[in-house]
Amino acid sequence: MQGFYKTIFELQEKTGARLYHGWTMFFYPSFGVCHPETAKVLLKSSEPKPKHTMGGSYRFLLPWLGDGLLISGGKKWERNRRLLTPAFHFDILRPYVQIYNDVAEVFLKFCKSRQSVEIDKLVSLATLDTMLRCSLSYHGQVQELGDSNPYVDAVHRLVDLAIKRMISPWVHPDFIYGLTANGRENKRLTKYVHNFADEIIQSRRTALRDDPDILNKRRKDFLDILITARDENGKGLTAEEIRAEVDTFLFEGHDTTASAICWAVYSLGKYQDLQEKVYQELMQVLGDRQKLQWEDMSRLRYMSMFLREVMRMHAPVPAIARHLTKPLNIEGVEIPANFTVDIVVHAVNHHPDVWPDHKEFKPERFEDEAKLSRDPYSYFPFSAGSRNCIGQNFALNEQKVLIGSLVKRFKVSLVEGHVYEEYPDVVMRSQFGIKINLEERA
Ligand code: HEM
Repeated sequence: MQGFYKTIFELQEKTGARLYHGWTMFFYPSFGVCHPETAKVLLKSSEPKPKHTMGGSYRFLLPWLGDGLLISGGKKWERNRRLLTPAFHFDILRPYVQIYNDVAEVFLKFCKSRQSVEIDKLVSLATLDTMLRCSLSYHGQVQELGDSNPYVDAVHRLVDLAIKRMISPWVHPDFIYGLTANGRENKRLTKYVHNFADEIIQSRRTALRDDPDILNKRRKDFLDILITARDENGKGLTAEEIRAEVDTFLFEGHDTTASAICWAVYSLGKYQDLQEKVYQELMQVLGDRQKLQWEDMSRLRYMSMFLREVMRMHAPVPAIARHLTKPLNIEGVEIPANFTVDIVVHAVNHHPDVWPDHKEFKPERFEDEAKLSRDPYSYFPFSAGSRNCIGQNFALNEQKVLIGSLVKRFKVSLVEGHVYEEYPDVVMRSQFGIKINLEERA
């Protein structure tokens, strides 16, 4: 995959390419867009995700995630998006800041001064812990036990198995995959995580039925909202739909945010002067307080710019895709129906037409004035249009609290001699891990 992005970057530099023709997994012909003008055509269209096509990678997530918001389409997606939108209202997100702080407190226990730490796994556990606490109010010592917690292990394995299958075209046909050891493991783990969620959902339904007033007495989590949501006909989500949404949040909300945080920590280490700016602003916003609060989120203006630039340099979701149900003309090229078109977020973020010095890390690109003069489709780490990320404010706040907690306590630096290399798959990972040195601040 690194080779794929390198080729596109070179093509963009040399020819200003906005659209290219390629092969998904070497087997399936595909097109890709890598410029705001071409990406916009697809992002504004209502073309669905390629969930049933042979090369469409979303298909491999279906057994686990079901027809949740990420994968579903048409009327079902429209209705469920409407039902789920209140789950991301500011009133619901506000108390989550306390949860992000609780998670960060546990995270910091694993960060020791004067030692080099490989943070990828720690951050991934922290973001999974956050998602489990916020969606199911599940407190299973996720960070302390790591993969010794069977549910955490199952979620991590399912992600690994889906990625392995995406890059192994010979196991794309379902009947072949079902015969392999990975296929059987996938089936067993999917059943396990479904049962796990079903039990929690069932017992919560009972609790809400027995005492509907319970929601006025405690903080609402995503599950409360999913169970109590009703459409205009008074109809709610089925048990299977609720499970699909919970699993979708866990999948879509944990590795993505972990990727953004890991590359943010790397950037703090690499650009010491900018780390100092992040720290100074943080201390000013905190004043005498130890922990960030909801009201602080919008005050951390420099940190917001810093995090946005991190997501431009290292797109947490490097590419997404759409399936054409009818022919589409992009830049004079008629792409036939039934083709998959990749929207290469990482390449748009580095297109020289929009970002002339794209290899340079400059948070000030996201200062209000600069932002306003740019095409809104030139930067969309959370996608854009109607299928944009429903969890983007959640993710940005979570990043701020975890990064803020780390920077408040430690000075971060990179480890000399360690190779920091992007490894793009479903999310932007690092090939050799993000290793950092930590030094307790006086
Ligand atoms: C830095 C963190 C995140 C990034 C970069 C990110 C990015 C994205 C992107 C690019 C999409 C579009 C996917 C596509 O078109 O195939 C998306 C969709 C989605 N994201 Fe996120 N995401 C993040 C965090 C989260 C979180 C924390 C949640 C849940 C709490 C979440 C839930 C979703 C859902 C449910 C969708 C599908 C929305 C729809 O189609 O209606 N994401 N995200």
